Parts: sequence; C-alpha cells; structure tokens
Amino acid sequence: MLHPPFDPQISQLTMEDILKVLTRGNKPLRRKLLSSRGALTAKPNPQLYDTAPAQSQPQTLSPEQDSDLSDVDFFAPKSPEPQKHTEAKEAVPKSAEQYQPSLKRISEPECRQIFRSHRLELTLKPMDAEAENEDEEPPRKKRKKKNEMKPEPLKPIKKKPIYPQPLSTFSELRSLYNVSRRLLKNLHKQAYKVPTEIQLGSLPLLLDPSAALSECSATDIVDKVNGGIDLISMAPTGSGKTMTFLVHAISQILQRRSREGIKDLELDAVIVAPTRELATQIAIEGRKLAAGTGVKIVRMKKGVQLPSVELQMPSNEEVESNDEDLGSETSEEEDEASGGEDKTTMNKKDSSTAPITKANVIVTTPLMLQGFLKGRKALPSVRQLVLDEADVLLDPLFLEQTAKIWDACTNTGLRVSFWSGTMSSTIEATILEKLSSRVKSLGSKPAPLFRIVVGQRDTAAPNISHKIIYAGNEHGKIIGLRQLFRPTPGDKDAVRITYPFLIFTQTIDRAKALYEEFRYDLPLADDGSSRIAVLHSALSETARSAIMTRFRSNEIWVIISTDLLMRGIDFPTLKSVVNYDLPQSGAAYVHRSGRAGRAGRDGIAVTFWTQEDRPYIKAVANVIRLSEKQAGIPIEKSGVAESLYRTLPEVKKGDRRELRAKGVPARRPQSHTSKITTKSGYDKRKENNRRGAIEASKRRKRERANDSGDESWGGIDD
Ligand SMILES: Nc1ncnc2c1ncn2[C@@H]1O[C@H](COP(=O)(O)OP(=O)(O)OP(=O)(O)O)[C@@H](O)[C@H]1O
Repeated sequence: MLHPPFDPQISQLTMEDILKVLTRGNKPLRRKLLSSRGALTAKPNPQLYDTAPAQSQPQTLSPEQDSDLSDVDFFAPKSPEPQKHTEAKEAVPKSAEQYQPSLKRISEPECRQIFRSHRLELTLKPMDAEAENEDEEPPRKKRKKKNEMKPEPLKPIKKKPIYPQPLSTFSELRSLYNVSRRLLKNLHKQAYKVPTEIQLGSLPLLLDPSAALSECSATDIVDKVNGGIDLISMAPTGSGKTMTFLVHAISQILQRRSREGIKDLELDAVIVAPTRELATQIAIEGRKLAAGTGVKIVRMKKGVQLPSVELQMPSNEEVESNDEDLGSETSEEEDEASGGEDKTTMNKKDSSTAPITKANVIVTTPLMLQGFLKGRKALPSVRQLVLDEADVLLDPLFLEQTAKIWDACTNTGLRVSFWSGTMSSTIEATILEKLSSRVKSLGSKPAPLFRIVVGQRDTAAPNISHKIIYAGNEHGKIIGLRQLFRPTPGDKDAVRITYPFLIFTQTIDRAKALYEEFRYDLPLADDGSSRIAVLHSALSETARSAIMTRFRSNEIWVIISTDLLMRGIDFPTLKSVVNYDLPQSGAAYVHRSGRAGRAGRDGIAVTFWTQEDRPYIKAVANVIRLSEKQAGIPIEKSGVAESLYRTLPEVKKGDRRELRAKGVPARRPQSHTSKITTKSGYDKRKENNRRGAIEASKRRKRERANDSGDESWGGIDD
C-alpha cells in the first residue's frame, strides 16, 4: 500500500499540482478524469517579473472593457467585435487586468512599458558576423605596449530593442492571432490563467509577426517579416517555453492546412531535444494541445520510417555519442520497434519495404532522427525546426548531429527557433553562421532573426533559493546526506529538503553507488528503499520510462540521476534539487536547479562541496550570486556565504573547459573518491534497521506521552 509522503508540506499541494504530476505521465489522462479531478482549477501566477508600479501601467481601458477582461471568451470572433461570454471564465490577476483589451492593439510606448516591467528584451540580430559583434560585449582591451597611447575605452553598442504587441490574455490568441478554437480549448484545459513572460513576449511575434509589429516604429522591420521569422529564445527554466513552441508549431500547421486545403498528414515540424525523456515529455504535452485538431505528433523511435527523399550524397558514418547521457541512444537496449503507437501506411516511393509513419510533428533526439536519415535522406516538407535546449544541441560536442538534421530540412521556407534557459554568445554565433551558410547553399531568402531574452541571461529563475554547503569527510560526501536527513540540532547549515526531490551526481557509477548508499538512509517509516530510484542512460528505455512514471505518480519520492535529467524535464511539484556532485558549469547549475521551482512556484537548490571541488566552485557561486542579485536577495542572505565566496579561486579558462567536458577530476571514473562509501550494503542495511527500530520506539514513547498523537514532521533525528 502507498503511504502519503511524510512531509506535511506535501499535503498542502493543491489538487491541480497533483493532477499535473499525473498528467505528465506517459499516457494523456482521459477527459472524464481531467474534469473530475479539477483540471480547470486555476494555477498559481507563473509570471516571474512584473516590476511596473501599478500607477505607471497603461490605464486606457473604458469601464466596460476593464470589466470584460476578467471574463475571457475562448470563442471570440476574429474581428474586433465585442466578445461574447459563452465559455469558461478565466480569472485574470491584477497585473494582467492592467493590460489593454484583447481586441485592440496597443501603442508602442505601452508595449515598451509592458516589456520593461516584465524584463523582456527583443532585438533583431544582424545577419552578418561583423555587425553581430557590435551587439556583443566589446573585445577585451589588448595589453598595452610600452609607449603606446592609452586607447579610448570601448563602449558596447547595444542593439535597439523592439516592442511588439504583448499577449495579455490567452483569448487574444484567437481574437488577434487566429489560433484555432480547438487549440485554445486545449490550452484552457491546462488551466493556465495568464501567459508567462516568454509566452507574453514571443507568441504574437511567432504566430503573426506583421500583426505583432503593427505598431512598431521601425517600419523597415515590419516589411521583412511576412515570410515568418527565426527566433532565439532565452527564458528562465520552468517558464513555459515548451507550450510556446508547441502552440506555434500546431497553429502553423492548422493555418497552412486551411489555407492550402491540405488533407493528408504531412511532416511539417521537427522538434529536437537532447534526451529521450525530454522528447517524450514534449510529445505528450504536444498531444494534449493538439487533441481534436487532427494534428498528429509522434516521438521518433528506432526503426520509424518518415516520408523523405534520397539525396545524392556519400553515406556518412554514424556519429558516436561522446557523452554518456545526452546522446546515449547508441548504447541502448532494444528499442521499441517502429510505429508501435502510430498507424502506419506504406510509402510506395521508398525503396525499403518498411512502413512509413505519417505525422505532422516529429519529436526526436538528434541521434534518433539521424539513425533514420543516415546522412543521405532529406525531409523536404519540413517547414519548422525547433531546437529545444539549443545551446546543448549546438555545442561543439553535438553540433555535427544537429547540423545533419538541420541540413536534411531542405525546404527553402524553413523557419528555425532556438530555445533554452542559457545561451552563450558562441552558440549565438554558431546559429548565425549556420543560418547564413544555409542561405548561400540553398539560395533561400533569409528570414529576420530575432532574439528574445527574459530577465538576466544565464541566471537561475528568481523564485529558486540556493545554498552551497560543505559536506566533506575522508570518505566523500557522507556528511552531506546526514545533513539532508538527520540535521544535528542547532546546525546552521542544515537544510530541510522536502519530498519529492532529485539528486544529481557526476557519473553513472557515482549515481549507482549513491543509490546503494542512500537507499538505506531513507527512513523506514517512509517505506525506505522502495521510495528511491536511480536513473541514468545505461538503463533500458523501459526502465527509464517506468521510473519517470512512478516519480510522477508519487510512488517514488527521490531520484538519483546523472545530468540526463538536468534539462527540460518538468516535475511540477518538485521543490528541491540536491547537487550531490558539483555541476560541471554555471549553465549546468542553472538547468539542474531549474528542475525545482517551476511555473513560478518556490524551489530550493542545495549544492554540496568538498575540498576537491574548491578550485571549481566559483563558476557555480557566481551564477548563484547573480541570480540572487536579480531576485533582490541581499549578500548577507546569500546561499554562498561571504566567507566562502571571498576565498574561492577563479576557475581558469582551460579548467572550465575541462570541467564542462569531464567534471571534477576527483569524481571521474576510477579516481579515488569516485566511490561514495566504504561501507557494504549489508552493514548499511543493518544500521538502517537499527535506526528504524530506535525511531519507532521513540515514536511509540512520544505517542504514549501525548495522547493526541498528532505530530508534525520536523526533520529526521538520529
Ligand atoms: N501560462 C502558464 N501558466 C501556468 N503554468 C504554465 C504556463 N505555461 C506553462 N506552464 C507550466 O509550467 C511548467 C514549466 O513549463 P515548461 O516545461 O515549458 O518550462 P521550460 O521553460 O521549457 O523550462 P526548461 O527551461 O526547464 O525546459 C509546466 O508544468 C507547464 O505546464
């Protein structure tokens, strides 16, 4: 039998939180279940920023319009006519109420005010690399030679921000941007109340750039966007990027279908994500949004055949992954055969006899699709390429795989979007280079490339709190685990972690070893070892997906993982993340900690360190300090104690690269501390049983002393 989690905070979870856990499972919930479990319950406000003082918000609504805003009609006419209130009501929080009515475009100064108050910045990227440099930080000053005149200080030349129409309410998707009723209804079922910043800033621009920029004073830009845009999109973790690109992709397909009278399922969009877990999650979310629209979304699997044409090119070698997690497809067990969940038809043009999977959208990892393309096939019908976690997909380690997919999308009208919580200027340069070389090789017309950034680049979401704690002893990080579960009374470093939570380690071996160690540390009263699992790329896909499902359905409360789960994975109720091993870069820290505190909820990220980590901590500490500054947390309250921060050495450039590729040297395979513990499993189990017995006896004693027996949990004592 399943017991509820012991943490009383869990019982405070709202029904919709629990429902979200369930709906992130492998099968979309049945409609009946959705409505009976309160899927329409409102969610917390997911907006991370709204810094505009109330009086400075645009106040041009008439009283009728104003009152109209709290009731949103999902079936509003497309023309600017008064809305009818026929469908479910949508409560609009204060910040959104202050926005303009959904049927009217607002002036550029008003757009600017909204963009600024939500810390949104949109710019147009120049297509040539030289001009691009002007947009970036100035080059570092050269070392002064003797007798050289002091150079003029270089000032960064900032590109002028652009202010398109913001998406004030979801109803505008229909009234202003022609999104289908069905798609909007599906969105409504998700119980989203207000658009997040990235949705607010980028959906209008993606869906109808001309309409979104209609009040924009830079008329030269407006003229260029008719054929659609390319977009680099940087927004904090858990801020709703997935829904943004999915709504855009589905809506584009539906609009083209009605415009061109297409009846067949034609492959229109390819969404690439770095791991199977993320690809599966995107496909599930996509299917929920596309339900009833006729748009079919399929996750790419080994053996799936897609409609393609053969290119006259030499066959390329299969690319081996050099990362154990992010590109682990080749090392995997037998995958499910093609088309398992999809109806298939035969493609007579294809030389192979394998059935062709018909879909509008394919969600894939780079290696999965590459396995099908094998460097010789092209997907000419694809018009949308979405790179989720684009910075990892375009990292030199994976660029070759991603580029092959990009090159296989030979349609000259291809539009590309790049999504992540972090993106370096090197990655942006790679994007520019790739886009311009494509224009040259295909002779296609370049689309304007925009960049939208929410908040400060490369920082953790402001609703996550951080803590770095020393956790070393001679065996490794044993003290850290004790701090986690058995804080010594009065220990100022003790952190209370609540179930469910994720623990990240550096390697598969360490994840396995920590699992062996930690499963006997979970209190027996909480069903001990049955609540914990280890997840890494060496497990079979079936095992991986079973663990994900059990975690989402609250059967498992702790997952120990490698960086396989670092990016994009959404466990809506996850509050805590533990970096048992130091993240390998500042960006890795942002993504790992971003598994907690999703959609505006609070989250906590705890990072353990030992002496062996000391030379590498600064990169992570800097990200924490920057994120805290952005969230308005004073230095005295920083999660990185000033006494520690001051003594940390800067991480050298070469070390940073090495760290990013291989992690902290002491925790690499075969190093002396890559092991977690020296105790055997037998000893650990015995110790745990003894502890459990003591606990139970103490509890019985307390219960006898206090008839009510109503205890609240205050951490686990030794
Ligand atoms: N407008 C909204 N209101 C409330 N919740 C939302 C809204 N949009 C998305 N969400 C929810 O926010 C959570 C995080 O969304 P999502 O997974 O898209 O984040 P993300 O920005 O892609 O994060 P990451 O960078 O980690 O990949 C999801 O549970 C999603 O259902």
